[in-house]
Amino acid sequence: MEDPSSKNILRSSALLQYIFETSAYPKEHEQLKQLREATIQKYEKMSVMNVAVDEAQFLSILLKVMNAKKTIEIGVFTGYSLLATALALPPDGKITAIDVDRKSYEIGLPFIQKAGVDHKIHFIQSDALSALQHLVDDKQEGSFDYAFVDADKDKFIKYHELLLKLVKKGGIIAYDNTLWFGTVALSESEGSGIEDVVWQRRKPAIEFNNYITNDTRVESTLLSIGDGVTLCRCL
Ligand SMILES: C[S@@+](CC[C@H](N)C(=O)[O-])C[C@H]1O[C@@H](n2cnc3c(N)ncnc32)[C@H](O)[C@@H]1O
Repeated sequence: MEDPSSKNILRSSALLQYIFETSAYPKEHEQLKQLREATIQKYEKMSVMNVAVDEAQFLSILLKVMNAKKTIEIGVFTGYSLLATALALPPDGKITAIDVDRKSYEIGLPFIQKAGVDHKIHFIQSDALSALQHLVDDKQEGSFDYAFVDADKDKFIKYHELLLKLVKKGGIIAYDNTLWFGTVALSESEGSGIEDVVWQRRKPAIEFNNYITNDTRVESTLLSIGDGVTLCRCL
């Protein structure tokens, strides 16, 4: 890996800079920019948790093409992907946004409010598995158009099983970080020099990718944007 501190899968920093400076940043919504900058100021290195700007723009176009109205977000942090989703949904769109941590969400909330889309968000402070199970118990099966999953990677398979109940046929489930800093392509012996916290999560990412490849209930593709995004279309 050339730059383990970079969560973007594109290994040419010149090309990455080109994409960001000529395409992504010029079209970034002002409140997304301010939220991103506030996150960097508050969280410094941890701000890498926000999804990449070009990835958010791609998902935003996808949501509009789909005419998505009712969505789920698992893993909010300061809300970069959440605000991008809220901006992409129609005025009566609704996002059920789940995170165990409310404090980070509150850092991003003023920018979501300034963008005028906070009315679309129902934030639930909870462990995602129990919140999803609650939606199933609440008879919301098959009612969501789209889900974006960006929380604890070792639970992706469990999230997938619950989301298959909640997202309608033809709907999309998007999973973030499925190339996990590029480590999924490395062998067991190539981990030296990679931070423990990164290396430990490589295995669940590989297991999840294999699980999706063998899952005949979804059509899927693994995109090399951001840190890798897997799109599943529910059949
Ligand atoms: C990578 S960040 C999400 C970044 C966000 N999508 C963005 O673009 O800013 C992951 C988030 O998942 C949350 N999280 C981790 N485990 C969770 C769980 N079991 N249930 C709910 N949220 C969880 C963390 O609190 C953290 O805010």
